Amino acid sequence: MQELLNTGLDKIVTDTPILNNAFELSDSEKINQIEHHFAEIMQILGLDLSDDSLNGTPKRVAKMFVKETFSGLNPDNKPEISLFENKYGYKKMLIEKDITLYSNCEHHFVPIIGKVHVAYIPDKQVIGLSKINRLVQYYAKRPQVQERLTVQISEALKEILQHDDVAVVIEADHLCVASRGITDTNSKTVTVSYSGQFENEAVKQEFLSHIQKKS
Ligand SMILES: Nc1nc2c(ncn2[C@@H]2O[C@H](COP(=O)(O)OP(=O)(O)OP(=O)(O)O)[C@@H](O)[C@H]2O)c(=O)[nH]1
Ligand SMILES: [Zn+2]
Repeated sequence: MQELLNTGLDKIVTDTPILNNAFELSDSEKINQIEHHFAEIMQILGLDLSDDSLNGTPKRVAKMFVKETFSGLNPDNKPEISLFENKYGYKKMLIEKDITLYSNCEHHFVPIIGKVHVAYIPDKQVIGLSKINRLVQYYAKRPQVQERLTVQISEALKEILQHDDVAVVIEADHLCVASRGITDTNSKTVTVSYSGQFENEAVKQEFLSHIQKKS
């Protein structure tokens, strides 16, 4: 966070911008409304909704948006996190690497596909491993920019662990860059967040050497 706080920006915004009234609709109301509007988009594109292959698409897309692709917009879907006492006295870094990332770019609503590497140095508690993957998935299942996703994962872990010794690296392909627009299929986007002990060069390098190793 420190690098960001020193940028001179007046306000750091790490939360996804969500309207206050977003929670007035139930999931099924959202699905019904999106179905209606997506059918209109398809009709404007000239698609024949009476075709048996296209007929169910508006409902299918609406369900997918609400229950899958953008499920992380609903705070009810935030994962429960299991913490365990660090009885083992393990005080070295723990790295959960190559976490599968499927997100969507908030500018074009097309996929961001990549890997997330997360590390922390346990203090009094350790976190259930799968909960790190679940946390990544929760924030990924929103319209995103990679910078915000990186900060959100880091901030959430720091809050859960009650300390700052957390690192997050994301390497991803943005299909808005690869499949349209500039159509560059080679470039990757890498974002990093190093906090607490990970700001120390030796600790950072140890973490980087682990995530660079092919497993
Ligand atoms: N910083 C940032 N930019 C992103 C991310 N995902 C997509 N973008 C960029 O968002 C920008 C949107 O720019 P615009 O000029 O409004 O959109 P556009 O006309 O579709 O731009 P092109 O993609 O260049 O065709 C593009 O440069 C995208 O590459 C992200 O995670 N972070
Ligand atoms: Zn995009």
